[in-house]
Amino acid sequence: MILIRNLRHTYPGTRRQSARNALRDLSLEIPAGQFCILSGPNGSGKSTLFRILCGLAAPSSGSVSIGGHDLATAPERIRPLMGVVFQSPAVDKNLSVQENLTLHADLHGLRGTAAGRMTEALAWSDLKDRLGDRVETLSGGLARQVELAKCLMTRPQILLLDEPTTGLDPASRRSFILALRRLQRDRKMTVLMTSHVFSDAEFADSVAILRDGALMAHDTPDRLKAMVGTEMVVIRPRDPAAFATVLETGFSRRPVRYGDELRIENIPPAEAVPLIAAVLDHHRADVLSIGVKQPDLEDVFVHVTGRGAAFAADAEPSDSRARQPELTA
Ligand SMILES: Nc1ncnc2c1ncn2[C@@H]1O[C@H](COP(=O)(O)OP(=O)(O)OP(=O)(O)O)[C@@H](O)[C@H]1O
Repeated sequence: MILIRNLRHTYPGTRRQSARNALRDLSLEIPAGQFCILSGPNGSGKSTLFRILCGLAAPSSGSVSIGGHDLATAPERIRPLMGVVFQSPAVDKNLSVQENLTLHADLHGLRGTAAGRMTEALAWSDLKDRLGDRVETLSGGLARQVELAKCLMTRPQILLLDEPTTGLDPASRRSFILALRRLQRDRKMTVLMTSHVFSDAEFADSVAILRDGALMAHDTPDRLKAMVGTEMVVIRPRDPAAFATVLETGFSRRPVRYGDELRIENIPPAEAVPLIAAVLDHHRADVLSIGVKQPDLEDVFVHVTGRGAAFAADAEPSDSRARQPELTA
């Protein structure tokens, strides 16, 4: 279990920059054996939290308990339980897969058991035929698998991963996450993974969303989606600001703005199509497209943080968006 209580972290100010509160009274509980995805816009505090959990930074106040041990007073009890996959590569790309894993085994005093541990750490991966290949000759997806395999050599009960799917194409990302999810279930590991990619989050037991260092929501993907309702109407008007006023004054609907889109969330299913028809009847020329969609986690993110556009830009389009073509006016 990972238990975070009232965590605060302030980066001290300098002559050129004022102090920054990166984490504000953050409390979060990830039960043993659960897979939690931590997301949030840029600057919301994910990396700061990650660094604290890894023991690379000390919080300004609050407490963290991992596997029943206090991080401040008993870090040496936590380290053997934990594996960390950092965003930047931590394997030597000039060495082969096998050499990297052997080196890691040596560093952790696993010399006698290295071969068995290596077979076990690679069992889930696509690397079994690539042991002798230098890491620099592997695809991005396979190189990420080496990072994870390396980490698995020590049989961690708790795994922290910092945006491990960044830079992978959608197919490699999906196969990495599915493999990780299978491993996590088989080994009953507790996993906390930061991710910018909404499709990753669909596979998690829970998703925690940070904004400005505070926890805005933490729940199962389904319960988070229920926050936004079963359906929403999405409109792309020629002039979003002006059309938001039209919706409020003419239709008594207060939209949420998301980039060029206006979204009317939580709309009862029976009201969505009549609303679309009425909007098109009266304002067809002002509307580029209009449609109804079922909320996905990207919509939850927009709802919770109120600023999804920049965050969503590097995410692949969500499945539901692709499945549900909008009506074009
Ligand atoms: N070394 C530092 N010194 C001062 N302020 C910092 C430092 N590192 C981060 N911050 C500030 O702390 C806040 C949280 O940053 P953090 O990097 O933890 O967010 P993040 O969610 O990981 O962002 P991103 O998604 O862009 O990586 C931001 O306001 C950031 O500017």
